[in-house]
Amino acid sequence: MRMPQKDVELVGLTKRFGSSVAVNTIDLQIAEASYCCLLGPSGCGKSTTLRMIAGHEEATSGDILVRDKQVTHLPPSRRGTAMMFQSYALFPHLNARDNVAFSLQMRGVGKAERNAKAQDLLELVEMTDYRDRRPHELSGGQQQRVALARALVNEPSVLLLDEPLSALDPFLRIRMREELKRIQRDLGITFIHVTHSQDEALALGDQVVVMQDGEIRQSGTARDVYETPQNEFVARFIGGHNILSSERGPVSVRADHMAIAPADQAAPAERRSLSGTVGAVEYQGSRVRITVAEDSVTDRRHVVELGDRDYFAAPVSAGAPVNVSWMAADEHPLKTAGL
Ligand SMILES: Nc1ncnc2c1ncn2[C@@H]1O[C@H](COP(=O)(O)OP(=O)(O)OP(=O)(O)O)[C@@H](O)[C@H]1O
Repeated sequence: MRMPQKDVELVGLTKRFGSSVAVNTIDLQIAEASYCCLLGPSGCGKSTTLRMIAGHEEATSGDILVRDKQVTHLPPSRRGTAMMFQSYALFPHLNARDNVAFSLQMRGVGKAERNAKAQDLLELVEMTDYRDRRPHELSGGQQQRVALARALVNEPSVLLLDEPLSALDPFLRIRMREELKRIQRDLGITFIHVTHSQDEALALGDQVVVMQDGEIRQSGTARDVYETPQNEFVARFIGGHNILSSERGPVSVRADHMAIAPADQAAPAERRSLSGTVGAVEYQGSRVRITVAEDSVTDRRHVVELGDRDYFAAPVSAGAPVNVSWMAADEHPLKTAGL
């Protein structure tokens, strides 16, 4: 049986800027032909990690391997990686096709061959009809498709994308998100996508890597990270979880695994519960999000998410005293060490 291959491996990778540590001794393996999302708040080191893989930033120490080849000190063009930038940086005086073909021309590839290649890639990103247009004649989303085709022209093993969807409006962002996933699957190469959006990472990532303060806090499938956050930071950052105290230490419980009832209705004995006061009720269409301030602890708020039908069957309103309850089996212990 063939062993699963790694497309990228980071070993003890570190980046210091003067005395500050942007990326601190991270180890990471990314499986072949996978979609990996680096997720974390601003300043956590995700862009620096991506730039080190690309070769646009020199690692202070540690190793970067692409398909088992040591690339840590190679120039960007010899790593088998390509980067798609946040600002699409297309050449304004070239049309879409020539933008895509540009680096082939620099490498001395003949006109017929480079045009054919550019044409194939424009087809992949569904931009053939726009091949003669220059960047200023294209929308932001279309420019981005051209930039994607251009990044793919040298057939990288790994495509690196730094916040590729952040400049798009919400509707286009979701469309382009689906396109990125389709293209990654069609090409069968690895995409590493930096984002600060939890939704984006969960929607796209075969592997989701959550970073904080230059370190990896958790890496796993989207479902693993969402269902079993390992520590308080991941549970809070990924969203949709409450942090509760238990005799075992801190635990997380998903907001949609909590129930709510008026304070005069005791919770069933098999459920754990706390009493509180409803702060806000937000109607979100298919779901309703209820914030509850815990009575016995100042400034501790919890969130209960109900399906709209469940909520409207027994609505509660702001200011109401309530019981919030959950099953012990839905508690996930959190590690606190190192945080
Ligand atoms: N060229 C630089 N010189 C000095 N410090 C830098 C440099 N580039 C990044 N840093 C610092 O390194 C840390 C990590 O930055 P990085 O850009 O990797 O974070 P990020 O998670 O990508 O954030 P964002 O989402 O805001 O882009 C930050 O504290 C940042 O200020």
